[in-house]
Amino acid sequence: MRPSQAAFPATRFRRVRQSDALRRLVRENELSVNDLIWPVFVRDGEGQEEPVPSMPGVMRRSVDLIAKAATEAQALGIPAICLFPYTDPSLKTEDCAEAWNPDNLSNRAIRAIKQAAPDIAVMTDVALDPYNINGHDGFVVDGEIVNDETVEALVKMTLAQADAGADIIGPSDMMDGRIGAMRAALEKAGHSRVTIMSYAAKYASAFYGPFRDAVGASGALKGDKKTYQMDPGNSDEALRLIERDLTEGADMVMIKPGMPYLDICRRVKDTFGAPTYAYQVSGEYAMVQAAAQNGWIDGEKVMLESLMAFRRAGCDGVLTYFAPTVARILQG
Ligand SMILES: NCC(=O)CCC(=O)O
Repeated sequence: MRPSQAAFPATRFRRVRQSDALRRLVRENELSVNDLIWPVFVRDGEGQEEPVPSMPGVMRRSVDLIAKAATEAQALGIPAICLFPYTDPSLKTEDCAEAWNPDNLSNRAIRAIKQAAPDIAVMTDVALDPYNINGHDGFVVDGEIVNDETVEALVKMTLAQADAGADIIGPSDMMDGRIGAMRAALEKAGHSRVTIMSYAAKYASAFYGPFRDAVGASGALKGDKKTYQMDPGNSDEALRLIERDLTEGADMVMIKPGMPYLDICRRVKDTFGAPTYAYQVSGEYAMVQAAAQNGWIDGEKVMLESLMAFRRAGCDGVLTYFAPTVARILQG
């Protein structure tokens, strides 16, 4: 597109900005409740709700209260909720067997949500880090994060989640070949309706810090995730990964983190036109909340502006811890 316009004063850009009515009329992008996916943290127990200190306003909730939160999210019109477990350290092992336990925290939460709020889509996380004694997304053998053995475990985890009723499988592990393996296993097991939102372009980012506190993984992680997550300097590689995951059977693709990687979102949407999502991660959320708490920014306005940026960059939706707050504002 090459916009053309007459010279000043025939063209005055301020004409269409002069009133709220005209501004609304020429607005190119809208933020709607339909664009929101709400990531939530699950803990054990009953009637338990505890704040995550590095993410003001975010809670870890027991399964019963997650089901209640999902019911509220459904009433607000939020289309999807995404589960992350805070796993008891005693359940973290080298073989990560808790990851595919049909009765693990996540799988119990899926079932509870499907019963309490059947119309909200339930998204899961597929990676071994919540269950791994060394905090990595894959098995560690002699200091190396091994790929193919990890993919086999991720497939077992995926099937357990699908059996529990998950609507959207969210592989966040960044192993090679996992989307094809998961898709084939889902088809074979009769789960052909289960969708996959691939964390296709996930960067090795410092913006995940508060999340690791929230799921209790900060202390566990030995080393870093640079051998499987992407180098922040790369952009073409993101397109290759997205294409790979789409051709292996991903229904939707995700870029993560969000705001520092809006250029990637735009390239991905323009290149593939596939359903594209960004994850506004914990560090992005924490920065907004911290500055707002200090009175340095207007938190609500910055939140809405940051979410509009994802729409402008071509995203069809965004995973955001702000989801219920935004939904309430959008509902007016
Ligand atoms: N798989 C989820 C993450 O790795 C982190 C998300 C966040 O920082 O919010």
